[in-house]
Amino acid sequence: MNVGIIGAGAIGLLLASYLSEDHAVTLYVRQEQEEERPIIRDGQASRLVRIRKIDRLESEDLVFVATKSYDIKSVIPFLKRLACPVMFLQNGMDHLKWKEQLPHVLFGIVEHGAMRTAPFEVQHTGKGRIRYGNQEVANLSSKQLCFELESDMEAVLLTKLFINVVINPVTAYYGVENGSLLEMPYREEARQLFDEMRTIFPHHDITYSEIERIMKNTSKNRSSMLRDLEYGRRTEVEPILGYALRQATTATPRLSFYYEQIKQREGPQ
Ligand SMILES: NC(=O)C1=CN([C@@H]2O[C@H](COP(=O)(O)OP(=O)(O)OC[C@H]3O[C@@H](n4cnc5c(N)ncnc54)[C@H](OP(=O)(O)O)[C@@H]3O)[C@@H](O)[C@H]2O)C=CC1
Ligand SMILES: CC(C)(CO)C(=O)C(=O)O
Repeated sequence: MNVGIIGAGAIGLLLASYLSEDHAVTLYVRQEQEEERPIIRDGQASRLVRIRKIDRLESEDLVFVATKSYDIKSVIPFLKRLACPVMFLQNGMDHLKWKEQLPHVLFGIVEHGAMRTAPFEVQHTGKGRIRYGNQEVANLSSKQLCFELESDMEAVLLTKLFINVVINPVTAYYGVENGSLLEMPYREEARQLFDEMRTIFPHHDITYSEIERIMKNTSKNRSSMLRDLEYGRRTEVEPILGYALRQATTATPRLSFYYEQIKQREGPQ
């Protein structure tokens, strides 16, 4: 297949490095750049990947959007020119709205952890799956990168929203690793956020122990929101907490508190 990936950040590089083993990959970046080069993943060079500036985006068999949620709007004009399927990979829920504007949209949830360590270099920090819907893409999975088709992708996205709403702001505000939320006093804070999420989405099928399992499995992780604050970057608080707050019809004081706090502390927009 011909695969396009927009964004040479952590997730874009991770996908490019694995997918280049079986597919012809083009990585679309912001800068003027035209070359063929490997991606360095955990110190090992991948097969060659084409690098192109985003304004040269053209139809591929599949295009992934691997920017942060708040940067999607900068790529929409280029995506509108395409006739091929486009898969969004962001955390949060704000990006669901883009499906109204594009003909052929899929959504994916990345369970891997990745960190860009230098231009075109990435560390694969946690292994998982990429769960996606709303339509099957044949021949995407390989031995090292597993894609799983989901029948109810909106439910999968909402479960990920619960996880990010409960874990990210508390870890970011207190500067602690995910595993700390299993202990007091953070456990109480996290639990309150979960309870407020339940009032907003009362019909969503999720238990607190599912979220505790993620806290255990990622206990040594510093959440993406915490890392964004530590590096003085903009966070994804808007598509995560902001989205949840916009759905609320009753008071959700803990969600509002964390939303305000993260907004005050995050880097420039
Ligand atoms: N990293 C992780 O472990 C995980 C991340 N995710 C989600 O995946 C998404 C991407 O995260 P991540 O890879 O960490 O983010 P990064 O910030 O590492 O990468 C985003 C990349 O998008 C690029 N970009 C932004 N706008 C454009 C544009 N107009 N054209 C081309 N490239 C553009 C940025 O370019 P530039 O470098 O020039 O700024 C940057 O390289 C987020 O929504 C995140 O929540 C989900 C699960 C795990
Ligand atoms: C699952 C979790 C909380 C892992 O750190 C995550 O998705 C994030 O940090 O954004």
